[in-house]
Amino acid sequence: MGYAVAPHHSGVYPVHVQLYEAWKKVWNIKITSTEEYPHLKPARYRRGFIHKNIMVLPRQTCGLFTHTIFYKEYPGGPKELDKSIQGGELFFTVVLNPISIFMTHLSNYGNDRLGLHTFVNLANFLQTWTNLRLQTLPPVQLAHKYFELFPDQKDPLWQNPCDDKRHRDIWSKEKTCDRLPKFLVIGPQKTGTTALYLFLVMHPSILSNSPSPKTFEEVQFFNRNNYHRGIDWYMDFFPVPSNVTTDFLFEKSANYFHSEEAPKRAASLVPKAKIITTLIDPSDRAYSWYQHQRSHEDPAALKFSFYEVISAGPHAPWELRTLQKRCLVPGWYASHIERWLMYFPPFQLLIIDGQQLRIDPATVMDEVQKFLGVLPHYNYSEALTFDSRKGFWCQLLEEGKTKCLGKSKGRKYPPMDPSSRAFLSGYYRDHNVELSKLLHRLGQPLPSWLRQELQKVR
Ligand SMILES: Nc1ncnc2c1ncn2[C@@H]1O[C@H](COP(=O)(O)OS(=O)(=O)O)[C@@H](OP(=O)(O)O)[C@H]1O
Repeated sequence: MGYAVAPHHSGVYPVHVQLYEAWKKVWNIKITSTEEYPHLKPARYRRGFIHKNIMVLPRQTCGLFTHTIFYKEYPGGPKELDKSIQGGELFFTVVLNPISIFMTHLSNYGNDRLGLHTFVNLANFLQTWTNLRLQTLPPVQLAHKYFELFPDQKDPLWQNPCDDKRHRDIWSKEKTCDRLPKFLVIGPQKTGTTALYLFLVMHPSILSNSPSPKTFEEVQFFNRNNYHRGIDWYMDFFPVPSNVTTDFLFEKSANYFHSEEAPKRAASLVPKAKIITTLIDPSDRAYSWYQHQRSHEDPAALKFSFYEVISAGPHAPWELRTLQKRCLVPGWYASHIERWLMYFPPFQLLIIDGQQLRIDPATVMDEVQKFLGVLPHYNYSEALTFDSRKGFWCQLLEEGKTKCLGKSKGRKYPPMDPSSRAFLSGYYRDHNVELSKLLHRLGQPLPSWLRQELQKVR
């Protein structure tokens, strides 16, 4: 039938990857169910999800457990069970859920046959007192029906298993929740995030993830499909901290900033994490991003000039429109930050002026340390030096040597042409006004580039 039930819920949620793999490989299981996602109570919030092509349906509780085998010994007396069936909790569970899934123990069908008593009476009562037409389907069809009805539930939303005692208890003894970040550097791209990353890992108490073979220092978990690999995959990128209180694990993925999914997913897994974003003039960001695409030999970026990309109209070729969107949308700063603020309180968010990070990183890093509450205080004025050959601030090594970012950061390219600059000033005007209002509301100073742009509006 392709349906499996895991003993004592273990491994279905929070997900135990090996179980899903064995189900698929050995028994070709397609469906299971759990009471635990996202949480045992209240039952009406239980949802389904699909993980590794296995459909997990939310399961309801009927009041029969291993210790409730005999009618006469039902906790609180048999009347309690009959009450639940006849208009009480069990009745409402079925009335309020379009699809109800129950699992009861074999013992409830043996002995006193309490399972049969419960469900036969429940069906009779429903048929007598409601107009509901009860239907049943085999598991595979039922699961398809479920996700047809609730397509938005297909994507799971992972939570920290240690935030819930039941989840922690049914997870695995070998696993720890200490390998999760205390803060995230979310981008946007081309605003100096790699420099920030380099400076952060210089701090003795700050530890980053290990590199990914595909996306280098970035894990890119919350924004796209890596999320579906599950939290074990994510946690494996992080070291086990030697001291959970004083060590600060973090990751930076510059695509998180404008991702629709990332704030919600991050808030679900690491709700207490601090969030750091760096902003530069969105026009400069767009231009730097375009240059980045050209040096990665993106065919559309090589084919079209910057002005053609930013000014392309609705009837422009698809490749040009796609490139334009990717180039311009991350610069809608206020909208993206508002989305993060839907899920994280303002005191967990730090907005860094990327221009200041570039010219005066030590001051910015002092601010970052204060925001994170990380100790000991690290003296970046001594640890960083301006490298005139690179034209940027770099890490100072022994004997006056420097460790700077590679060629792909701080590229040499011609300045932006005036017509593109004028076009983008207009394009980002409203977004920048919104950003100034947002910063005002948060009680944060306006970066100098934003003040200059706002002067153009007057
Ligand atoms: N110290 C230091 N060293 C090198 N580069 C620095 C530094 N501080 C800020 N910047 C600016 O960072 C820009 C690259 O930004 P990101 O690291 O966020 O780019 S990426 O999204 O990770 O590709 C990069 O953009 P480009 O100048 O367009 O290459 C730099 O201007």
